[in-house]
Amino acid sequence: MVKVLISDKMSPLAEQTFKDRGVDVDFKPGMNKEELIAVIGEYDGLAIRSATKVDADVLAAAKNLKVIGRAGIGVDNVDIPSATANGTVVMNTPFGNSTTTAEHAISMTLALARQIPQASESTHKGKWEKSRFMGVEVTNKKLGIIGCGNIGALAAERAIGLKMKVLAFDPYLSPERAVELGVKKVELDELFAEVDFISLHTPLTDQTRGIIGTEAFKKMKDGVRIVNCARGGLIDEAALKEALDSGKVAGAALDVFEVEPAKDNILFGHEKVICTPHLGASTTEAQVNVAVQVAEQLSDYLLSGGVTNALNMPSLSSEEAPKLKPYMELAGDIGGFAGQITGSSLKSITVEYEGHVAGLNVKPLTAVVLQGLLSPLLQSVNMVNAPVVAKERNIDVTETVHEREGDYHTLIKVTVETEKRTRSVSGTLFANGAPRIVEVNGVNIECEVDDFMIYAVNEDKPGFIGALGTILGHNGINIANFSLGRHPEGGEAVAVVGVDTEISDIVIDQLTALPHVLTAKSLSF
Ligand SMILES: NC(=O)c1ccc[n+]([C@@H]2O[C@H](COP(=O)([O-])OP(=O)(O)OC[C@H]3O[C@@H](n4cnc5c(N)ncnc54)[C@H](O)[C@@H]3O)[C@@H](O)[C@H]2O)c1
Ligand SMILES: O=C(O)[C@H](O)COP(=O)(O)O
Repeated sequence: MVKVLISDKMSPLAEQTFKDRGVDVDFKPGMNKEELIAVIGEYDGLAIRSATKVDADVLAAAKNLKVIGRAGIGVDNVDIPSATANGTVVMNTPFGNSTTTAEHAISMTLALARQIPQASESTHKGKWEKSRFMGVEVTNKKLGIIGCGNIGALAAERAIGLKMKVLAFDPYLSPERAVELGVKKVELDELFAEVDFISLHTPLTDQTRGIIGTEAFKKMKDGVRIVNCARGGLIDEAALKEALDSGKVAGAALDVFEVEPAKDNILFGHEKVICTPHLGASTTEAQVNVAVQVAEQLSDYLLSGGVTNALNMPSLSSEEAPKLKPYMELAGDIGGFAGQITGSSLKSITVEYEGHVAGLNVKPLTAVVLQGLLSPLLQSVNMVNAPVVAKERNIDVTETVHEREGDYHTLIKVTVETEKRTRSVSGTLFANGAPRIVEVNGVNIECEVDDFMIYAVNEDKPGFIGALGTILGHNGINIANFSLGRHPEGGEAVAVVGVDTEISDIVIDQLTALPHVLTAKSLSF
């Protein structure tokens, strides 16, 4: 039974959903790093929010961890490159809390405009400071949205509903989408110069870290108000304090902080700052959404191979997974075959799909081909990390889907280019779903994929087959399948032999020593 750990506070519906799907689940929120490292090796899946930090140390101990699911959006608490290298899929739930967070950003904007938290605190103290809390209207004010993705767009729509004029800076926002949303797409400097309120909605990346800092403040209007419900680190907090003290910034509403949990922060106690403790996603509705979604996504992956909302792997729906299953085996066999007959370093890999398979989601198949191809060369390659491993080694990977009908109702062909030569291996599925290799280096053959195989290339001269049979017989090796092909007559011939036991180097040496044999290799699957 697969086993999952929930290591952050989460709606009980997550635990229930895992149980309903037949997944063994432990709910242990609040563990420190050492405690997590001590237990993580037991688990196939990990469900988290933002508190658990899944860094390289945790992943090094996560020997069985196949998938991490973030019940929420931001995955900056997960070391994704290390997870990928570990072969662990990382998923999030990109839409489950976006409405809630957009509502929080709008609430913070209004609270900032009317100083509601400060006025509430003062009123609770019996001060009745009616003249102290003079606010501003948001109607007809300009709001600058930085990062107009899911949440930014939802916040923009709501702000437009409040009669604000919305400007958006997002290099990936298309002009058409901007028109559809009713926002003006601008460059960052124009946004800074024009707006009365700024609301941040980008992830924290190398490009966005400190996007609001000393230089940015210089470009803004006096009396600007700033809302951050995205990530701490987008704002340089020391620079913000200076800008608040100088009066350049009239107020800031912060849900997120450079260091969290934020128990101590230079902005705490500042009269122009209102704060919430990373509550953007904290509504009953959002927490139910993300908890159920993450549990479903993790269960799907662990139980049926369905991949939804993964950040380091192509998607594969639960409906597609069973259809792709026989092709996954075929792709792995073809990749493994090509990898084992290829001796020198790879320059490029082309994966072509033809016939029935061409109509399926081929991205995961290409990942499995790469896994099969790279496994003979590298340890710990799987379909999650294989594309990254190929990229790191400057291996060009091309995926081609052909609409044409070929000789087979379905065909996957892998062509591998090395420093020395180009090789190809093609395979198909028989009606019973069994993989068949049907071509090697341009030579048509037809062989099943056995656990142990011999691959031999020889000059097409009489006597080879008898000699090969004799050597195998003398070594007590039983032949299960035998497939031969040649191209052209008298040219290069290929023999692929399925055998019942593993082939030793001694046998391979004997085969290689036969007259006219160019190559003999032992393959295993
Ligand atoms: N406070 C909370 O509790 C809370 C809740 C949910 C999400 N978030 C955070 O909100 C952020 C946005 O979430 P989302 O779901 O809208 O993500 P999203 O991916 O849908 O949108 C992010 C947008 O930022 C844009 N972007 C990226 N780099 C940019 C740059 N350098 N300049 C301008 N724009 C840039 C992207 O093009 C994208 O459109 C995330 O960081 C997420 O973690 C916070
Ligand atoms: O990125 C997110 O989804 C939010 O920051 C929510 O974080 P939380 O799950 O810790 O509330």
